[in-house]
Amino acid sequence: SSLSAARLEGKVAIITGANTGIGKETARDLARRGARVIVACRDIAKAEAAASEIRAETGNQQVTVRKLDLADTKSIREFAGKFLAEEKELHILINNAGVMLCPYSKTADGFEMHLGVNHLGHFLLTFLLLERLKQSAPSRIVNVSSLAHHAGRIRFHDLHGEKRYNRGLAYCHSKLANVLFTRELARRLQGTKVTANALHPGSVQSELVRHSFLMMRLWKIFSFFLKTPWEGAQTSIYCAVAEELESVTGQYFSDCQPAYVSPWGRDDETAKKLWSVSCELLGIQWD
Ligand SMILES: NC(=O)c1ccc[n+]([C@@H]2O[C@H](COP(=O)([O-])OP(=O)(O)OC[C@H]3O[C@@H](n4cnc5c(N)ncnc54)[C@H](O)[C@@H]3O)[C@@H](O)[C@H]2O)c1
Repeated sequence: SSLSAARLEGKVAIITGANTGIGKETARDLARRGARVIVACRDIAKAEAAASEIRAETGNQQVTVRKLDLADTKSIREFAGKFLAEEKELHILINNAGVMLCPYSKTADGFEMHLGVNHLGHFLLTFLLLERLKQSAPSRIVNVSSLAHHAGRIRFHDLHGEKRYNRGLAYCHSKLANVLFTRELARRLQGTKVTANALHPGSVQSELVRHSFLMMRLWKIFSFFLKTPWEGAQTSIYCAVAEELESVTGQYFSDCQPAYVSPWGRDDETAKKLWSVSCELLGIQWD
């Protein structure tokens, strides 16, 4: 297929949370295709180990690690500032990092952890890098969401779960936010050569469920039925690389095919409101 042949020499890609799981396999694939890959991670030591493994295996020396903690807007700004100073171009941004089932906690800026890392952190990162994506167009933004978005709602009256908190639902809400962000972003990028798509990677063996003893057990027992991280990375790779998606935007994929989005994920009014509320929370003006 066109995907297996596609090469990325001269292309620059950022992948968040690429030291483990789906992100690491995505980084490995893009490196194999010749891209310059920035592994954007919280844990530098783990990320260096992953990057050196990928460099050794693919022979691509252009795989570098940069510190990024999505639970801290200061770290996000520092990451973006350094990147923009060092790199002239950015062709692929894969917003992959994520947390799930966290006990109630807040980011450095006081955002509920799932919303803060999975949505607001990536929202700010994308905002800071968008000019460079436009200058390097054609370019792509890929947001790793989840089937779990179907159970999500945007609870504007209690965004940070202060009145009611359920860690499973908090994850679902943040993944719905990924879908709505993608939708509104794609709408705003109409007429540019920057696309934005979201996806569900499948149910994948990984440590995403690390905060729940029960889920860790279930994931182990049913691991035979789960995708391997490599299989789980295929839809991210498809969205980032496939030639036939060059001008496809605002879509949601699963198993490398368009997939069903929940009614809440197709609501333009909610998407717009989430956009302005996110800007307010982050203290940015993005219009
Ligand atoms: N595994 C699944 O079954 C599944 C299903 C649907 C969606 N997803 C999504 O796929 C994506 C990748 O998950 P995975 O399964 O590879 O899990 P994983 O836990 O292996 O990877 C998540 C990555 O995000 C990073 N991360 C977490 N908090 C961060 C922070 N504050 N700053 C920077 N990085 C941070 C982690 O360090 C890790 O590298 C997530 O967005 C997840 O929601 C996974």
